[in-house]
Amino acid sequence: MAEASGHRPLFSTQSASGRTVYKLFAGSMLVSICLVLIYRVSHAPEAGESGRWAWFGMLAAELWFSFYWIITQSVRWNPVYRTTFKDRLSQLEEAELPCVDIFVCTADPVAEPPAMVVSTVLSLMAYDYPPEKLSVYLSDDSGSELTFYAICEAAQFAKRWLPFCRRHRVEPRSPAAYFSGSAGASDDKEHSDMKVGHVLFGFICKNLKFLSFQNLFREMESRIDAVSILGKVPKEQKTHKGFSEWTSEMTSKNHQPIVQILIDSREETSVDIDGIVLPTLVYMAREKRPQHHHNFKAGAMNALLRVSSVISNSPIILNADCDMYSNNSQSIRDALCFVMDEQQGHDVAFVQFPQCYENTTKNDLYANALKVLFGVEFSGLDGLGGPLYAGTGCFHRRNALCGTKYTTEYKEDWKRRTKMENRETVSILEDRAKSLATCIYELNTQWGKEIGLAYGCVVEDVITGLMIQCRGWRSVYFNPERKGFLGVAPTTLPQTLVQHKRWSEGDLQIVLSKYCPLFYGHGKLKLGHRIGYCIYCLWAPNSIPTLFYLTIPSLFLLKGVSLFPEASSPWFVSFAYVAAAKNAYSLVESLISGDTLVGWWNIQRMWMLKRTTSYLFATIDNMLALVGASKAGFVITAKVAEPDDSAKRYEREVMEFGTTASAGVMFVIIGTTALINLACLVVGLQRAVADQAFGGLLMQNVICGLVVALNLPIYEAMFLRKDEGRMSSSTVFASAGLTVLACALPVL
Ligand SMILES: O=c1ccn([C@@H]2O[C@H](COP(=O)(O)OP(=O)(O)O[C@H]3O[C@H](CO)[C@@H](O)[C@H](O)[C@H]3O)[C@@H](O)[C@H]2O)c(=O)[nH]1
Ligand SMILES: [Mn+2]
Repeated sequence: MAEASGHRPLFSTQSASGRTVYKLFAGSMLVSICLVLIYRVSHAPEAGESGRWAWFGMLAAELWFSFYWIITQSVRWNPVYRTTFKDRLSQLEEAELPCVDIFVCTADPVAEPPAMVVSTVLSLMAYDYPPEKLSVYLSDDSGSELTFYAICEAAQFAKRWLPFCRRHRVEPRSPAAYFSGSAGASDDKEHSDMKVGHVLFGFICKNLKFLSFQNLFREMESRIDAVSILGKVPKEQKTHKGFSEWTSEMTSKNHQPIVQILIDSREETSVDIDGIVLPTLVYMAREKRPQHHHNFKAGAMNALLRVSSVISNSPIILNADCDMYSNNSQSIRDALCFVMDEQQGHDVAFVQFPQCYENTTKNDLYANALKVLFGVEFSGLDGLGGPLYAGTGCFHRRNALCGTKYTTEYKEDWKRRTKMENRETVSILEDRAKSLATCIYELNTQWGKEIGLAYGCVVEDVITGLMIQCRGWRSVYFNPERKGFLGVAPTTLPQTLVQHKRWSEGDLQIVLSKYCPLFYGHGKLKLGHRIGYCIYCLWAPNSIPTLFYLTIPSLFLLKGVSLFPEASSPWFVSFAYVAAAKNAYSLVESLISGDTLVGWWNIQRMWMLKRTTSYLFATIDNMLALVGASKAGFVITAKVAEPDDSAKRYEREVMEFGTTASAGVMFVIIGTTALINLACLVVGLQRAVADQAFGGLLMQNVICGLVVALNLPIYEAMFLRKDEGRMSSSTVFASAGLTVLACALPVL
């Protein structure tokens, strides 16, 4: 229809197939869930009978799980998938394409090695997009001269890297990723139609070029690493005037604002070795003072928004974390297809790409890949009004991010900002930008409230996305075959647990604040959309019913008290159906999304571990925060594998517990639940064999058995392993002590 009217859409939307079958399945689940609840209510033990309080506890847990299952249906009702038509975009004059600003955040040169940051920055500078329209901004929250040194190196290397990428159509355009292993595989199809001899000649030439280029890159990398190891930049390497900003008194938490324009694409000398203009490149370290709270990444992003507004002020902003490089040189064009579509693009505030990781293991040991979340759930949210803003791999409309409300009259004037129009000198621009990156600039303003990213929440991304959508905008989820961005996932158990604590804590914080999606979004977002948000916002409270379900049925098995219907009772069928169908469906969904069978099993284990530790602590911290006794902080995830053999164990998919103090209590909980179930299973099975009867306690035996099976790597880490990554003996003792206590509790 649109095409008939002369409008050629830049993207299309398809609904998922098989929804009727799914809805029938969900209906059958709902009926069984109701039967389970009816059974619980109608068969409760009488006052004075054993197991009465546990029975009501089970009822409460099952009510919660039922409620939670229902909210997860919102995103499964009508997922949509998007396709872009970039060729139609290219039919526009190149001159008509808008400028794009790219924001990269880094915060710690130890957890986030400058060499990694440099490869990310280079991958973003090398987008297949007119370079004079690109400006890359690096925010360095550590204010470290090591990072500044690295970015100076990047500015030099870009002069060769960008032409190399163009000539050989390199993918991915992160040099580190390109030169590691799979490199060279996907580039350079230009020789394909030449004669064999030519091909061979071309091949040899290309590989020589490849090798010499690789050396060039490795040399740069080792210079950066050497400086990082040294911890300071040697005098003779401080060739850039910007180094004068660093004095001996400066620390990462106490310094003046620094803005350095390393490449100014307006200047004639800012060209690569082919004479083609380079993208603008800016380093920023906003002012930090101990007496001013810096608001973590949200603060950095807001400073970037202001600093960039005086330099390039592009209407489109790409936000990437320093640990996520661009894996697809076409992503800018993809994103523009959504916002520039003449009929459906006006109200699109942001285009979110999935977070994918290059370092997850084959069976995704720590369940970091979140393939179902990005393969199914985000598409479901897209069908409801748009995915969450996930912090990285996201293209924003500047106006929407800066607080503009969407109205039907809103229309972006793309022609207005198609080139950098600024005529000021670099030093004037830098001075002006610095004055916008001070601590006091935001005092008594709407920054962090209505303008820019929101403050006060450790998942600044989710809450900001919600606020944008509540201002009338929509978002779009785009998940192309060739992933737009690839990042670094945590590689040890404590890191994963700490990351998920931050996420679930922040998400729960949103529900408990005035921004609770259900109420705050009322009248602005569809009901399904608001419920969809709650899936993540209510991750944390799952902890308590899960802990209950993991321990109480097993402990009652130990005492020989049944909490489920007899195997011969018709009620048993509804319990069995809910459990089996839920897991079978989750397995299918996981496999379709690209997980392996073992991967699915690992995901189940990680759900269990996250729920009993990260989510529990997130819940407790939120409760403490409500009474004013705690404040959430942002613990940065380390992007470097710990030394020794930890990396090797990760490759072999052996879980890493190690001696991290921060996760000590978490491990005691993990150890205790594992041991309780082991003890209860042994006794339960013994009794069943002795009595020659499974019926009454079958369900409890099965639950206990499955928990033990999920925990096999935990027992190994407690008792069998000798390596550094095993559970420490103090944790094992503490868990064993608590297990004995739990099993001996007289109240049961
Ligand atoms: O004070 C800070 C803390 C962090 N960061 C940056 O924030 C990004 C994300 O930090 P990371 O430790 O990698 O956390 P992740 O859990 O991997 O990040 C996810 O979750 C965060 C919210 O918890 C979002 O901000 C991120 O965009 C999202 O990728 C990194 O680039 C950091 O450099 C800052 O700039 N300043
Ligand atoms: Mn990260």
